[in-house]
Parts: sequence; structure tokens; C-alpha cells
Amino acid sequence: TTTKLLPRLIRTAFLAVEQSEGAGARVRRSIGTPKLRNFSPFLMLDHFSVPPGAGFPDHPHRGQETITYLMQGGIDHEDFAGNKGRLGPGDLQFMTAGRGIVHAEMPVQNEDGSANVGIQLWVDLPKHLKGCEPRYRDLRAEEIPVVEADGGRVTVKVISGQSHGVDSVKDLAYTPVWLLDVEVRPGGKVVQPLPEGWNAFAYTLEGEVLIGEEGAQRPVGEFHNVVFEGEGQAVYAAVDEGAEKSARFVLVAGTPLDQKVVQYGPFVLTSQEEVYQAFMDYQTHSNGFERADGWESEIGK
Ligand SMILES: Nc1ccc(F)c(C(=O)c2c[nH]c3ncc(Cl)cc23)c1F
Ligand SMILES: [Fe+3]
Repeated sequence: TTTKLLPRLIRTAFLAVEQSEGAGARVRRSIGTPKLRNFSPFLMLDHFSVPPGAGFPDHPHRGQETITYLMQGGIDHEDFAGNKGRLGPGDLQFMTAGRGIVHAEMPVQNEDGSANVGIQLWVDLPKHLKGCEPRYRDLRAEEIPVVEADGGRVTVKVISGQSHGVDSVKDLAYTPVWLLDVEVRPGGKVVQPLPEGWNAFAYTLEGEVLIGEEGAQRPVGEFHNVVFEGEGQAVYAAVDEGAEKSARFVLVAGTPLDQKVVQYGPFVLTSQEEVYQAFMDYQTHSNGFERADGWESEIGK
């Protein structure tokens, strides 16, 4: 007999509200707002929609990792070390800013003028890695294992972590994070184990999902962030038999880091002095920001 997995209960669920960011971009920020801070290791979650001509021109980062997951369109990136590339639909970029990165992230011009849509998650770096060399890990859509379950009513893209016996291809961030892109069709249901004790949330991208065990389900509409309690072994999700469309959500879990978070915009360290130092280093092109001296991106002009 298989022992039933204890459900992760919902701590809170709330609608992510659109706001402006960068140059003309719109983001639904659901982590990193007064509603949800101190949710280690997660610092920010932006569900972005970037129309042509808008974007995120030259800006710095220090002390965190950013995970950018493109759903629609494309994003070009270019940094002060000459790294550049394009993310297309279904691709991800894991960027470890470490001691310092200055880059631009600009949308590609889609011929039909459609927006470029995706999510960007910021994950805190363990204190001892805050000064590490920056690095990139690209994960292309075709590299991501996809597993079907519940008679084809459930599809999981295993970006990072494990689902239904399928492992993701490689560890991409220093801070252990699971990232699963889950689609549940009407009448489908899924029980997804998560590492015990990790902080976990689900962000709903489309449709309405019922979270919880049979008899204790809570409907969650799109663009909501569902934060789970720490206890429990698995997330239970389902979609009503009579629903018009599937539900799609990203399910994310990460190890809480036992360290302070002191953040000033894109500078995330563990003390006020270090944040002040980051600001000074950025202004004076030192301690990791040397290559910012005289640098401007091509794509962010
Ligand atoms: N000015 C400013 C200050 C700080 C930032 F982090 C940014 C920034 O780059 C982004 C914030 N949300 C995002 N979602 C997706 C993408 Cl691709 C980029 C961003 C930015 F533009
Ligand atoms: Fe950035």
C-alpha cells in the first residue's frame, strides 16, 4: 500500500497586481512586495509583459541569482563582459550575478507586435557565494524533460527538481530550487511531492486550479501567488471536470537560507554596510564592476 502524502496547506494566496518596471515594461510582482517579503530564498517574482520598444535597459545586479523563463516571444540579453544571447519561447536563463553584473534585457521585435511574456524569479545567494564570479546557464526548451500523468490530463515540464520519477537535466542555480511548469486539463488531478521543509509557492499563469485534497480544495484564479505552509509533503492540485480550459501554474520550492536579507533594488547582501559598498562599487567601477566603466549595451540603446 502506498502511504498517502500529507498535503501542503495554503498559508496565503493573493492576486499579483500589474505595475511598471524598467522602460515601459509591465510586471505583476508577487514576491518582493510589502505583501510578501522574507520568504527565503526567494527575493522577487515578476510576471512580465514587455511590448516592443520597452524593456530593461542597462542595470546592475549583485548578490542574487535570477531565473528568467520565457513563455511568449523572446528576450535578448547582453552584459558588460560581452555575454549575449536570445531566449525564445520555453527557454530559461539562470544568471548568477555574484559579485556584479551590468546587463540589459530587451524584448525581440515580434513581427505581429505581440508582447514578450515570461517570469523572472530572484533567488538569494548563500552569504559565502555573494562575491562569486558571475555565470550563466541557459536551458533550452528542447532540453527540458516533459512528463505526462493522470492519463494525459497532467503535463509537467521538469525544469529543475523531480516529478513523477523524472529528474531535471542539471543543477542550474547554486541555491537549491525546484521549478516545475504544470498544466492540468479539466478533470485532471496531480499530487506533487516537494522537499520537506523547503519554502514553496505556486504562481498561476492561466485558468483556475483547485488547490488541496478532495473535500478541502480552494479555487485559485490566474495571476495569483499561492504560498504554502512549511509542513506537508506534497501539493495537491486539480481542475474541475466542467472547466472550460486547462490550468497552468509554476510550482517552485527552495531551501530557506539562514541569513539576513538587506536589499537595495538589485543589490542584495546581508548587511547595510555591504549594500552601501555595492552602491559605491557600482558608482566607482570597482570590486566586480570594473567592466562597467565606459560600457553601454548595444541592445539597450
Ligand atoms: N530598472 C530595473 C531595476 C531592477 C531590475 F531588476 C530591473 C529588471 O531588469 C527587471 C525587473 N523585473 C524584471 N523582469 C524580467 C526581466 Cl527580463 C527583467 C526585470 C530593472 F529594469
Ligand atoms: Fe536584470
